[in-house]
Amino acid sequence: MNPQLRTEKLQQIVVTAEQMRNIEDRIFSAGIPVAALMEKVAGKISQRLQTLFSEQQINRYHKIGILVGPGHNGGDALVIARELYFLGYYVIIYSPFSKRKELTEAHANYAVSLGIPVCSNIEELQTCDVLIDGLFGFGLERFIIGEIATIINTINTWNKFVVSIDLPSGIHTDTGEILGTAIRADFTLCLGLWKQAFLQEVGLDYIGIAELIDFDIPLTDITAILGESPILNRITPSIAIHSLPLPRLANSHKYKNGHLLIIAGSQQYTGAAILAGLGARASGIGMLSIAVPNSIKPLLSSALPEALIIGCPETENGAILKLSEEIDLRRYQTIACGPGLTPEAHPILDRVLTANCPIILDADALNILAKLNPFFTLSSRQSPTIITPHFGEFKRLFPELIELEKNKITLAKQAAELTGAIIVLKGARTCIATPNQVWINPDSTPALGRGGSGDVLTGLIGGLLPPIILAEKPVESIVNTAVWWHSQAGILAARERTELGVDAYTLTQYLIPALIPFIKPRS
Ligand SMILES: NC(=O)C1=CN([C@@H]2O[C@H](COP(=O)(O)OP(=O)(O)OC[C@H]3O[C@@H](n4cnc5c(N)ncnc54)[C@H](O)[C@@H]3O)[C@@H](O)[C@H]2O)[C@H](O)CC1
Ligand SMILES: [K+]
Repeated sequence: MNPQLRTEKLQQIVVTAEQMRNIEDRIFSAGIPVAALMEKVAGKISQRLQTLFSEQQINRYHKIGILVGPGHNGGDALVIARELYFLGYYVIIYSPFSKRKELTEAHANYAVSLGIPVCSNIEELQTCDVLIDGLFGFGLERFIIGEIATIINTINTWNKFVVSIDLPSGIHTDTGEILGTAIRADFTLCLGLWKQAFLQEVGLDYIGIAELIDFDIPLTDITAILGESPILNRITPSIAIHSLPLPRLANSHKYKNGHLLIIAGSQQYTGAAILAGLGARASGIGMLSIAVPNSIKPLLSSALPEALIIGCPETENGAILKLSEEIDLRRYQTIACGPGLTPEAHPILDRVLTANCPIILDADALNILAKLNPFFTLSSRQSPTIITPHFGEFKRLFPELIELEKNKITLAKQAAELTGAIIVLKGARTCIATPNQVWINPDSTPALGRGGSGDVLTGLIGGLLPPIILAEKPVESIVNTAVWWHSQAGILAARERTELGVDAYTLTQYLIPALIPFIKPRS
C-alpha cells in the first residue's frame, strides 16, 4: 500500500486496550517475536526522539532520565535508553520495581552490562533535562498507589520536559481517566494505533502534544479485529475535505447550492443570529434566509447584506413569538434553529419539528426540547435531526443517560441510538454520533471555549447541508466536515492571534483562510 494512503488510514483508526492486545496477539501468532517487535518500535521512537530533541535544542550534553516500569512499556524504555546511549546521549535509568517482565528484565540486565548508569533514588533524576516515561502503557490495570504514586507526583512538581511512551503513565487507555495519579507529559508518542484515551477530554492536560508512531501493523490484522466499518473513528483532514461540495459544477447557480433557513436571535441576543449567519456565509450556501424578531431585522440586514432577513412577530421581551406568515418551511433544504432565541420562543420549535427537511437544533432550541420529552420528540422525526449540545445541554436533554454513564463517547452513541438523531456533543474533542458510528474531531483549541463559537458552528453545519441534500448524499459526513473545519479555523486564529484572540466574530473570519491550504485550485 502507498505509504501516504496507509498513514491516512491509520489516522482514522482508534482502539481500546483490549482491541490493541488482540491485534498484537494476531501479529505475534503470525510469527514476529515479541522481542523483535519491541526492537522495531523502540528503534522508531529513538529516531523520533532525536529529531524532537534537536527541535527542543536538547543535545548530547543534556541529561536524559529513563523511567522504567515492570512491563513492556518499561522494555521499550530500556531499548530507547540503550539506543540513545549508543548515539552518545547522557542517559540514566531509574526503575523502582522489584519485579519486571522477563523481556524487560533482560533489557535491564543488558543495559547494566553496557555500563549505562542506573540510579536507585528518584531525587537523582532531578538534575535531568529530559525524562522519558516508560512506567506504564496500555497494560495499566489498576490505580497507582504508594511509592509509585509518590514518584509520579514528585516528577510532576519538577516541570521537566517529559516524553511519554505510548500513554502518559497513569492514564486509562480507554477512558483517559487518571488512575490515582499520572505523569504530565509535554509530548506523548502513541504506538501503532491511536488509543481511545487520546480522544477523551479528561486526560488531555496530561498528554501534551500527541503523535502516532507507525510500526507497520498489517491493515488486515487491524480490520480482522475492528471490522470493515469500525464504530469509533477519528476525523482526518482528507475525510473532512472529501465531503465538501467542491469543486462546484461549472454551471452552478444559487438554487443548485441550496437554501438554508436560520431561525435565531432576540433583542437580548442579536449577535447569536449574526454569528450563525456568518458561519453559514463561509459555507458557500446558495440562498440564506434568517428569521429574527422584527425589531432586530435592520441589524441583521446590515451585518449580512446577502441574506434575506425575515422579521417575525415578537414577544414583549423581544423573542420570536411565531414564525412570519411568509415562511413556508417546504422551501428550504435545511433549517437551523436555536442560537439566541431565549426560552420564550418555545412555540416555534413545534413548528420546526414538523419540517420535512433536515433540521439542526442548538442552544435555546435544545433547552426548549429538553422540556418536550426529547427521546419521543426526536425519534418521531422522519427527516434527519442534528442536535449540537455542549455537555451541560446534553445533561438537561438526557439526564437518565448521565446517571449511568460517564464516558462522553458512549453517552453520545447511546443518545443517537435512542433518538435516531445525529448527536454533536461539543467539547475539546467533539464527537458526532449516529446510531451506527461515532466520529471524533481529534484537534481543537481551548481558544474556542467562549460564547458565540457554537452559533458559528450551527450556521456552518446549516450552510453545508443543502447541497448535500440536493445531491442525495448522507448528511453525517458533512457534519463531521463542519466540526473539523470550525476547529481548524480556531487553531489558525489562535496561532496568529494567541488563544485569547479568537472571539466568535474573528473565528468567522478565519473559516475560509483555514480551508485554503487544503483545497486544490481549479486548474
Ligand atoms: N502494542 C504493541 O503491539 C506493542 C506494545 N509494546 C509496549 O508494551 C506496552 C504494553 O505492555 P504490557 O507489559 O502489557 O503493559 P505495561 O508495560 O503497560 O505494564 C504492565 C505491567 O504493569 C503492572 N501494573 C499494571 N498496573 C499497575 C499499577 N497500577 N501499579 C503497579 N503495577 C501495575 C502489571 O502487573 C504489568 O506487570 C505498550 O504500552 C507498549 O509500550 C511493545 O513494546 C511493542 C509492541
Ligand atoms: K508511559
